[in-house]
Amino acid sequence: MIHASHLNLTLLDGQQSLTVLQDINLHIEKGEWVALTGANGSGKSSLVRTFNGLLVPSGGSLTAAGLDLRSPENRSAVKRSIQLVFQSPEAQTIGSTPEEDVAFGLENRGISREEMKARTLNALRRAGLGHKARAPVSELSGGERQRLAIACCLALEAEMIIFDEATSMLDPVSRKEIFAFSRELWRRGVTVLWVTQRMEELAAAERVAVMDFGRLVYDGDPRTLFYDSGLPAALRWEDSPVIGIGRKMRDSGWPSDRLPLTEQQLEEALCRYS
Ligand SMILES: Nc1ncnc2c1ncn2[C@@H]1O[C@H](COP(=O)(O)OP(=O)(O)OP(=O)(O)O)[C@@H](O)[C@H]1O
Repeated sequence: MIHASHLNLTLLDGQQSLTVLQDINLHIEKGEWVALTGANGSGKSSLVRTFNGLLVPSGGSLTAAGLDLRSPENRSAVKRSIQLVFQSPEAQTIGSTPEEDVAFGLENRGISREEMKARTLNALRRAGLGHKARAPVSELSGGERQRLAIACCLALEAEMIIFDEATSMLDPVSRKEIFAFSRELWRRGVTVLWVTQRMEELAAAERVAVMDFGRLVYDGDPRTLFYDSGLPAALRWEDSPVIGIGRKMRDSGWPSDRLPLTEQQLEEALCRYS
């Protein structure tokens, strides 16, 4: 789905050019669910924006959905099949109702009025917003607005959805709902790239990629990242109490493939032990 080799990105910051991405090698296959993390300013958003053609790489090669993103025509095509859901729910709505907003994305796509309407309502229903199709967007909650952004992706039949810290402005309940929805979409065949700083979301990922100062410094499973890579200490991540307890468990012989990453996993491990 995404194949980045020796990818570089340089942007202009006033008069100066700034190297934002350096020598990135990352391959995401169709059907994967991958988490991307890293400190503020490490280059996560810039990287995902290159993946859907919003930013143009300065060097290296990048293909997305089988298309070479060095060509401008390909970048427009990729913007349809690889969709981004951004952090701010307010920043991504155009229409005054959810129905209008989803339909707007389908305009100029050579789709008949009837099909547009059917696809819009179907996407809103799948995103749990069928009952709010004609409600004013201004009255939607943050979580509902993110669902609306996802409905837009579904209506466009996106092959891949990139969630760029899409739950960071939501309350815990909405955050869990949107996260669970991304997992459901993945089970139904959508490739997902989930940008996050949250431990419980990294723990749930099959694969985690870590950015630091524009470089990809880790690509692997979350347990190895937190227990064996030494990276969290090198990157000065705050140590989670669960990992601290997990290290003691390991020292006393706990199987390394069952070391806890989250409070829930720790609780389960302790219940089994007692
Ligand atoms: N349009 C731009 N022009 C110039 N510099 C930029 C631009 N966009 C991002 N940068 C710079 O590129 C670097 C990486 O920023 P980016 O937003 O990709 O990081 P991030 O990891 O997503 O950060 P955050 O978690 O805060 O969103 C930063 O130093 C940022 O200031």
